[in-house]
Amino acid sequence: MTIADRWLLPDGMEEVLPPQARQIEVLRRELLDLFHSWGYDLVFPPPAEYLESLLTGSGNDLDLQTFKVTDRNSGRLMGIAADITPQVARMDAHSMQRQGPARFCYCANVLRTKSDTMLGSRSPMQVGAELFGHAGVESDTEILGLMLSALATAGAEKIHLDIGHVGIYKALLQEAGLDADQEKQLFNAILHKVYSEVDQIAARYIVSEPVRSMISRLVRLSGSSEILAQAQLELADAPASVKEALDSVEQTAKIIQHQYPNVEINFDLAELRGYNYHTGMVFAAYIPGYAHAIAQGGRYDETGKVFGRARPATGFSADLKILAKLLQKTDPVSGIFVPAGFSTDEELLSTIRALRSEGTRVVVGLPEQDVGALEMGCDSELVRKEDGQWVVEPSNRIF
Ligand SMILES: N[C@@H](Cc1c[nH]c[nH+]1)C(=O)O
Repeated sequence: MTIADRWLLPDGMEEVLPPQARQIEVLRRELLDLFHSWGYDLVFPPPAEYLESLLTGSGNDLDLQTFKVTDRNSGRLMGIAADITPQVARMDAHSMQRQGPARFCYCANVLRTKSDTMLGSRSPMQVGAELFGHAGVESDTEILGLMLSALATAGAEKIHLDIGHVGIYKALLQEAGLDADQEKQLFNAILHKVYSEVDQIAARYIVSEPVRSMISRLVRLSGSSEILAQAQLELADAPASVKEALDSVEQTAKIIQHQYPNVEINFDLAELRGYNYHTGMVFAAYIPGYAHAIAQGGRYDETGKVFGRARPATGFSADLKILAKLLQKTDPVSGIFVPAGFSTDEELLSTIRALRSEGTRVVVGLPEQDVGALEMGCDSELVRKEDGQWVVEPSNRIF
């Protein structure tokens, strides 16, 4: 093994150095405080769990994304959390069992076997919020509003919001009469938005002409608000739940547009992204200059069922590291440097205490160190005057 090999980190498992680590931490505090102010209680999910509890109700995508290890204590297979949302659903259904609405937020490291994006991380720091116990426009708009406020807190100025509804596709699929394999082929073609392939698969396997043509139309229903009216017409023969879904998307979008007039909203009714647990409205936020969603979420009403309590649920998550990288302005770290050798000077010690208690960073030099204030990231230093007083002066000396 060469020295270079020893330093090599696995792809997508990155370390975070100063000053980025501090930026991430500052943003973490701001976001958790924001969630707290909206009534969301902080939870810490375990980093690993038995595989069954981690993956129940979540679908194949999450299974593939999960690192698996054998627990030497029990001999059972454990998974390292790849997504916090199902863990919080378990907490709500099993551990908390609150009556009425329950709101939780979190920030935790997750690991993924594969990154979602080409050069992306496999160790995101997932931050998010989940709202349980209510199904409808009010909870959808609350979560969307919280996501947009979180992005604004992180410094996003121009946000583009994509809204979809997986319930529409699911309702049409029920009418389509496909077997599991055909369903998978269709799902993949829609997920990757290869329209011609969707048409071919529909023509090959779906007997009912109206269902076939509605599926072909559905994948093309993306754009600004006028596509909702178009969808109402083109999907008029679909089950009643499709009309309800379209109505709820329209209402939610109206409220959000009213509350956040600067957000640009688009609709994509064939958006199936996610970990298969979503059941209703889904959404993703984008900012200019970055091709991937910076936050995403949606409704997942069935997840709690396997833990003994089906509860309506909606939520969103984001990768804190990406938010900090793309949005946070770099705040140069500054501080006050104190020369070495005065550790018994009472006057100095109380000055340092006072400065630190108001949040100022004070770095005390160590004997014989050959770098000075500027190299220690301090733009000023404490200087002892003849009368024994310590005063803060700009630092311009490099030792
Ligand atoms: N956990 C989902 C987003 C989400 C949160 N709650 C509901 N959905 C994701 O990372 O894509």
